[in-house]
Amino acid sequence: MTPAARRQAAIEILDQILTGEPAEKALTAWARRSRFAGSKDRAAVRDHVFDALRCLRSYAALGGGGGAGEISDANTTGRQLILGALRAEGADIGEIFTGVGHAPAPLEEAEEIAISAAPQMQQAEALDIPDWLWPAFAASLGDAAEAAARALQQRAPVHLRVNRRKTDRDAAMRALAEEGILAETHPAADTALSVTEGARKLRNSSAYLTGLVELQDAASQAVIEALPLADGQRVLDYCAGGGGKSLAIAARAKLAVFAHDIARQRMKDLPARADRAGAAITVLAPDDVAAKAPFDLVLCDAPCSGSGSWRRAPEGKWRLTQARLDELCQTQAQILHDASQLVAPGGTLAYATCSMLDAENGDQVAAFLDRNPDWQLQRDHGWQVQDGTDGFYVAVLSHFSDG
Ligand SMILES: C[S@@+](CC[C@H](N)C(=O)[O-])C[C@H]1O[C@@H](n2cnc3c(N)ncnc32)[C@H](O)[C@@H]1O
Repeated sequence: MTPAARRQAAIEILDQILTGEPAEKALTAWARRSRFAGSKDRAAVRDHVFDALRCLRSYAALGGGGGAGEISDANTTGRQLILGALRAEGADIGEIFTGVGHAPAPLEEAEEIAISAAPQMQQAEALDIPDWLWPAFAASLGDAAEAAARALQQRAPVHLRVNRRKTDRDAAMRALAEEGILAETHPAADTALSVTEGARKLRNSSAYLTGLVELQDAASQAVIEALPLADGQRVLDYCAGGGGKSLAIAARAKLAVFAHDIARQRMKDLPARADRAGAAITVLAPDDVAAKAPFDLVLCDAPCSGSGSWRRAPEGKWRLTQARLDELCQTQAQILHDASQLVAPGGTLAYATCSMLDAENGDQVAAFLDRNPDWQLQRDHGWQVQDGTDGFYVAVLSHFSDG
């Protein structure tokens, strides 16, 4: 495919996403009906689509449209988004919008006029945050709000966790380098690597397939480093999902690790991942978790807005609403309550989110502590996107025990 044809494919896929289709579904459907597209074409089209989703508002404005920051804004088109992207890149629009072959059609006069001047953007629009969210985002991040929003406009780095059960950081870096994947250490966690070259080769590399490394953001790893884990403990990953945190926990010490999730099917790949990592993890059905309690430590990696990982999943930024955020906060409070019942007297409850919003982090923990005077905060910490990781939060709470 020519560069222009890739942009046209991105326009068509974005138009579908703007009607409400999930991005992954729209991309998969396009790949199926476009057998002529090679792997480099597919990767380039995907990058165009995700770049536009990260910068939906500012690219729409640059492309002659604009809205309040809703993904299904009827005024926004894929064509505007790609026009906006080209303007943001400083690329020559006339070279892409030629109408030749599979290229986008040449600009119409109205489009020429719409993009002839620099748009006047409000702060939230220029920073690609929905209007309704900007006050809470700005209040949560304070002086760092603009830098964080700008970081969310960029692609996410590729981070790896070195599996200490099988190797160490230097040996893992050498093994990756032999397969053309270059990585450097990341300061956020002792196990973290940041891939600088060859990321697309990773999933087929033997370093990955033999469990020397796992794909995991450095802040996600740092959350696990913050937990007071010691040999012999029984540990429950209460919101295990795909099991990324369970695996990182299992690599930290000689533990009995249990994984639980309300949606059991989310853990379906965990046994195979654990095998590859050389870890033993017991997957519990929701009905069995109480019978296995108490646990020395329970981690709740709670469902959240995902605001810290909107670089990877940018649709989330536009699909979130105040009502959905309120609902998530209620779920988080319920999870904290339910999980606290599973902790042994004197044990530890850890609460984590991949969010940077106070409502889901410090406020949530403060409300739990207010309701539960037998718990105290040991430490909490937040990571922010502008510092080179996903945005994350962890609070480690300990239970007072009379015994
Ligand atoms: C942020 S994800 C977990 C990601 C996972 N820990 C990882 O590292 O890959 C949150 C998970 O919480 C689960 N969940 C939602 N409500 C829950 C509840 N009430 N009890 C337990 N799990 C719940 C969701 O199904 C989802 O898999």
